[in-house]
Amino acid sequence: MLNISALQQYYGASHTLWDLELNVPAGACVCLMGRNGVGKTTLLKAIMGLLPVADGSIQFDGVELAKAKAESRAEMGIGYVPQGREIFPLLTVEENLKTGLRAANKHGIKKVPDSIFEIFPVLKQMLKRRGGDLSGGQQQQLAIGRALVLNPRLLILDEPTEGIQPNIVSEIGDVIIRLNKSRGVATPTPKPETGEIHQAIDRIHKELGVTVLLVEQKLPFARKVANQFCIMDRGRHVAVGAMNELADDMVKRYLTV
Ligand SMILES: Nc1ncnc2c1ncn2[C@@H]1O[C@H](COP(=O)(O)OP(=O)(O)OP(=O)(O)O)[C@@H](O)[C@H]1O
Repeated sequence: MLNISALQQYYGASHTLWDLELNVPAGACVCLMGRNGVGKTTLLKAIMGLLPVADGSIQFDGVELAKAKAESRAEMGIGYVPQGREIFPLLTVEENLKTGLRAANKHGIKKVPDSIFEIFPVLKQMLKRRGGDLSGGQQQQLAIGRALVLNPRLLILDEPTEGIQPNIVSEIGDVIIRLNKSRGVATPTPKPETGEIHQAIDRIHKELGVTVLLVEQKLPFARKVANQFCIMDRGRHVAVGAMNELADDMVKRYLTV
């Protein structure tokens, strides 16, 4: 489905992507892995046409994208959720979702598909709420929901749970649980928002049949949801394979901080 070969990218004089190869077969969920600063976001932006590439090929279903306009991706069925959930904070949830309809219109999609609300019920409950008033996790659900509006065949996600802090929630939760326990009161454990997002991505891949390319640093989730991995190091792909072949020595060498 997506085939990248010999890709070279520069930020000014700084050579960032070197001879990069990546294949995402239809139906797969591929996890792009690597330490901070190795070029994962740069690669996703290059795929989306948000950064110029110096050389190489990015083919989607055999069509060359490397020099095509950024808008062509949505029309071809590629959805993208950038790092940092770029939703419109002053627009309502409904209005945010409808911004995704512009590209979808060309495919005859006139209304937000119900499948989005099945995956993210909270968006239905909060249709009239302003995007900026949602929690971090809910904003991420909105960002993914908006990308799904155009019924993409390939969904690209850049660190979907980054900055959504289950730790803070659960740390506060832990204190409350311990306090309550000491008083003999049971407390329901707060549900981490990251878990909901991980679950939703798994459903999008498995139930909606969307091919997924994602950057994910959380190894347990990457192992669970993805069936293939591509590890990058200093702008190059250094290891690819089936997720069940991701060995501990690779994790130690390329992923452990
Ligand atoms: N706009 C830019 N101009 C110049 N250099 C940049 C720019 N954006 C990123 N870089 C550099 O390019 C390299 C790759 O960055 P990139 O953000 O793609 O890495 P990453 O693997 O996605 O890291 P992270 O996990 O921290 O997001 C880094 O050395 C970074 O400093």
